Amino acid sequence: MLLPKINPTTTKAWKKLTQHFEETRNLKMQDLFSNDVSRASKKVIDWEDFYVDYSKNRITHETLTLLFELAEEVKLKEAITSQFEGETINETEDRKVLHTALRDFNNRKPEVAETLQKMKLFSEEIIKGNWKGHTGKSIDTIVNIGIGGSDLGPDMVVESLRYYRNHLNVQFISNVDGDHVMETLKGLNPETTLFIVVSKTFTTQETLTNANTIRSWFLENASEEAIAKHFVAVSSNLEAVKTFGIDSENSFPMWEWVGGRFSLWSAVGLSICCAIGFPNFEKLLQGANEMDTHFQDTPFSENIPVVLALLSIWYNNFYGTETEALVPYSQYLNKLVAYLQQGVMESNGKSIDRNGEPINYQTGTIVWGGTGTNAQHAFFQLVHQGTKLIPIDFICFSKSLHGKEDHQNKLLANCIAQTEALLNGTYKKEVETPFKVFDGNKPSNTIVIKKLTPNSLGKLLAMYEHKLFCQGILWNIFSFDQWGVELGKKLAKTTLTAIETNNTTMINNSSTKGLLKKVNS
Ligand SMILES: O=P(O)(O)OC[C@H]1O[C@](O)(CO)[C@@H](O)[C@@H]1O
Repeated sequence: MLLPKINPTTTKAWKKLTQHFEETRNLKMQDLFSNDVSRASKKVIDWEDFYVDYSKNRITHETLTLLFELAEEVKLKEAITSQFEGETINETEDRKVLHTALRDFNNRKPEVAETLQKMKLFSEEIIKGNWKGHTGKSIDTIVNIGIGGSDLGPDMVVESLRYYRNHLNVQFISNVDGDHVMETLKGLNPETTLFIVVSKTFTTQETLTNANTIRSWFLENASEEAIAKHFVAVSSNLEAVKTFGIDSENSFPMWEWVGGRFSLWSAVGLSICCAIGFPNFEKLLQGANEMDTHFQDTPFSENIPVVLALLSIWYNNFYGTETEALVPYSQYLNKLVAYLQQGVMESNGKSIDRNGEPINYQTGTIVWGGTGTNAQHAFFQLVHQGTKLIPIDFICFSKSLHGKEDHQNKLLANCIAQTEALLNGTYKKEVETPFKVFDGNKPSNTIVIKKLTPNSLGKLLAMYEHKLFCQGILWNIFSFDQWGVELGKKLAKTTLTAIETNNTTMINNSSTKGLLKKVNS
């Protein structure tokens, strides 16, 4: 079945939610807690090593009931089935959406199994030092060249699982900014470095420019034949890879049915395999697969991604919040926000619905944030006392990896204290000056995970993938295309010609002309 095309605002549940919002908008969470001593235990999902406390939200039992009714009415369950069964739900690109198949251990597609085996062998050879560079030395440095989904996912996972890393130095080059490339190359030894060029299309300007620059830098001291020992590629465009000079032996496939921002589970994760070893990469896939099963099989009331998505709809579409913050209390997760910004905002930043009609309600939330406790000393002032309502996801781990108990206790104390401060504020307390008043009543979810492992990271990432999928279904938009990035790419080509030829006659806009004059002067 293709995706249902139901405008959520025309449903019965939406109308009831609108009325319910009017009736409950002035309720204080502080009172909801005082009036129900068991609130905290009722609004929790305790699943495997995840504990999701969503009690600190501006919701009553009825709010949840109506949100679940909304999910039923827009046929969320059927949509989930369509995705996992490989229906062509990315209609505007005529593609299936099957990143979940990359981590499905029970029904592994032959091409996935074959690619995983190739990734395993390749990464083992590199890690053991058996893969030699052109002068006979082992590889000690891996550089991933890619951008967007071909960079953010692997970079974030390699950083998040730094604790599990081996001796290899793994780096990432993404920006077309030549200073970025030259700074990175400065510290590299071409004899012991291997470059992984990752691009699904193999037409992306940034990636190809960087790959060509690096190729020329490499050839300053090596012959063409040496390329085979220092460059491999991951792409669905194997012809273009060949033209670049990388032969099929050194190419890893990608498939049309995996979107760039959901691709770290594919051969795009090759740098992850090198950094943490293939067995750990498999554990990452396993964790994601466990979340996939939870998402598919669990009733909505206990379903973590579904509940998180519905809460987000409640704030976005009824309270009119524009953003959601994400605050992981783990320095390892310092790249998570940037990664999820692509996932969430490239997917759900849409204003045309699945019927092709303009939308007259809010869609995609703006995702931002930073790691705790640092964020407390940066943007938390605004969250506590500013005029905007900002729902937050707090993420923390019960156990630290290095076992520094004193630090861990302080880290967790800060995380949990923040959720309480946001909830309670100084409600019903005597405060001597208005400047020290905290209204509280600020919503948050707290996601407590036992320990940061490849498995739990896999679950966490899949949780957010499924959350954004549900949001897209509820908003009646197509989450798996990204036409909104094309216009800028096209215009950049004309603008580049104007810069290279120092000729602005083909430029129509007067501001653009002025800017070009300035940069070319
Ligand atoms: O892997 P490619 O084809 O180089 O694309 C990189 C990124 O560019 C985008 O298409 C957006 O410009 C992303 O969706 C994608 O992850």
